[in-house]
Amino acid sequence: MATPTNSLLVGASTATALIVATYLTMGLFSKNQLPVAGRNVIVTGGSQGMGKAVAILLASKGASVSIVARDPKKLAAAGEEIQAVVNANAGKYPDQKVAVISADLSDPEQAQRALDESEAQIGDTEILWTCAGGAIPGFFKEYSPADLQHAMNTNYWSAVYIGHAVFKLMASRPPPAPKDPNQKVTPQRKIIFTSSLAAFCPLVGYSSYVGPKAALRALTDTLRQEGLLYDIGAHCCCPGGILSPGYDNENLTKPDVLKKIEEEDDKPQTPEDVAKYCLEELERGQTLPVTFFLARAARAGIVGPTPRAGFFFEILLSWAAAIIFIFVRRGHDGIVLKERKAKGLPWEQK
Ligand SMILES: NC(=O)C1=CN([C@@H]2O[C@H](COP(=O)(O)OP(=O)(O)OC[C@H]3O[C@@H](n4cnc5c(N)ncnc54)[C@H](OP(=O)(O)O)[C@@H]3O)[C@@H](O)[C@H]2O)C=CC1
Ligand SMILES: CCCCCCCCCCCCCCCC(=O)[C@@H](N)CO
Repeated sequence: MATPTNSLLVGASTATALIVATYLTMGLFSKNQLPVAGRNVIVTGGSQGMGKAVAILLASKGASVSIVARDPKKLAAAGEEIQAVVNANAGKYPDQKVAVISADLSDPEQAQRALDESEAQIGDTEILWTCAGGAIPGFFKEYSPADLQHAMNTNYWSAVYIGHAVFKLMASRPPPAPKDPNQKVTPQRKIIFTSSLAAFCPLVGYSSYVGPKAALRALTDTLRQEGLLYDIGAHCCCPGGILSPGYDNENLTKPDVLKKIEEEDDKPQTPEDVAKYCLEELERGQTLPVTFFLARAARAGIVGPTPRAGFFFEILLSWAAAIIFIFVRRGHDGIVLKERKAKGLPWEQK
């Protein structure tokens, strides 16, 4: 029988349990989960946009970096920018290296070669961060099967072939001892993919793109679990719009209806901000880093069994997301339906 004293006791002990749980998890995640000084990182898509910003950020923090992309000209220019950052660091991190590797990562042999070249030039891979990818927005009915395959190659296979090669290598040998004298324990090696906020929230026009991006997120969850066997971590960044060359390019084919939705709900960020916020979330141990507050709510709403740092607040956010998503989705559908009203159904157009 519930008496006032009983309910008070239950309430007080629940509150205490939640506070203790929050405190314990905060303790767990207060340590930097992704130190990079003195460590070797491969950044794919490192010649421009988010990938270049990630490479520069990690180099500024003392990492040796290999960037991989196809176009050797863009790579060379980005390589010089990264080298300048490394030169400025020389007093602090004298052993830092930079490598520039041209490969089409949607080809498994070139992915393996890129890894081999990186290992030869900067040493054993401790972190892989894949940023290569991109969207060619359009309507599903207009795509050819080759367009759909291209999206899969650019976004899924370009990340998975090199991720697979790196994972196999990491699982077969111990992590190198830390080179940074401030690093007392050997940090966990990491596979970090880049997906998109679009993988959490359906948007007309991204039909060729969200499949491979959602698949990367699912792969991350399973690699995180399998990675427990070898102490390898897996993460997947999910940024919103990024003001990159890729973004300018995708806007050339982006349907107006998708532009309208994005204008309303997504304020694109600079590659530097995206790199910085993703790294901050990775340092906190977040499995699916996002780059702004509303995206955090969206993540909380879809996250399922994926572990999240700061779980008590994330649970509150997931309740909020369950409600907010109803209105966000209705708003987006509303924009699409307005378009249909303006244009008429295709078979009714005069
Ligand atoms: N821009 C945006 O609004 C958003 C982007 N994203 C995702 O973030 C990541 C970075 O985006 P963004 O900064 O716009 O990137 P960009 O499109 O500006 O640059 C893409 C990079 O990937 C490289 N790349 C592309 N295909 C291949 C390939 N087959 N093999 C090797 N390298 C390749 C490109 O170089 P090269 O062409 O020379 O090979 C380039 O370095 C992408 O995965 C994207 O899907 C997520 C959310 C929003
Ligand atoms: C709980 C409620 C949360 C609401 C969140 C609403 C977010 C809607 C906008 C999503 C925008 C997606 C941008 C990704 C763009 C992208 O990946 C391409 N530009 C690829 O290059």
